[in-house]
Amino acid sequence: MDLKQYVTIVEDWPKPGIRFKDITSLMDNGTAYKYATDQIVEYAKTVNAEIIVGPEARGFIIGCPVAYALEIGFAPVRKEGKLPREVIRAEYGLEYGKDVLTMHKDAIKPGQRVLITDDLLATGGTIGATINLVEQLGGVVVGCAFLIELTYLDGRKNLDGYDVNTLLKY
Ligand SMILES: O=P(O)(O)OC[C@H]1O[C@H](OP(=O)(O)OP(=O)(O)O)[C@H](O)[C@@H]1O
Ligand SMILES: Nc1ncnc2[nH]cnc12
Repeated sequence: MDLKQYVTIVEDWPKPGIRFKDITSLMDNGTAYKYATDQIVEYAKTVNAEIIVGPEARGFIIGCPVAYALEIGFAPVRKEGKLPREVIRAEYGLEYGKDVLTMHKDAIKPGQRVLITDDLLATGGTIGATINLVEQLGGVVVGCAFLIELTYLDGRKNLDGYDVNTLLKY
């Protein structure tokens, strides 16, 4: 299945010069969404993931159906001020901004095999911070799975040493 035909490119959004990859047009199509999810599920099996971790908001869209299919847990990574209990934090940079990500202190058990999911790898800032959070809690990052990789931004360099799996490259 050619998944690229379901991704909409939006020019100059949210800022001039950004070519935004809109995945809502892929999610709208049940067959395409399931196909993409199934491929990430197969990858998750190869790395023996015990829990999925995904950053808000689009990391939830990718990660939650994978966790459901594998009958394993999903731990959310959220922007600061959103999680109600004690958190750990990590700062990061975006293709178009800067922010802080947090995770509940008890979200991951030490030694737990974690698969990180997100819709898109750009600079790798979001996933770098997510890896930092998982490792602060003693989790083992066994892989990072994305629907889309922007190869021109070299996000993989920030994830050196980690197993990275992407379905669509731009
Ligand atoms: O590799 P990076 O340069 O870090 O960029 C990729 C991240 O940017 C987007 O999220 P965004 O922060 O825009 O939040 P959203 O998912 O809530 O829209 C996207 O969903 C990734 O998480
Ligand atoms: N070009 C882009 N399209 C969609 N999401 C993004 N997140 C960071 N860069 C992005």
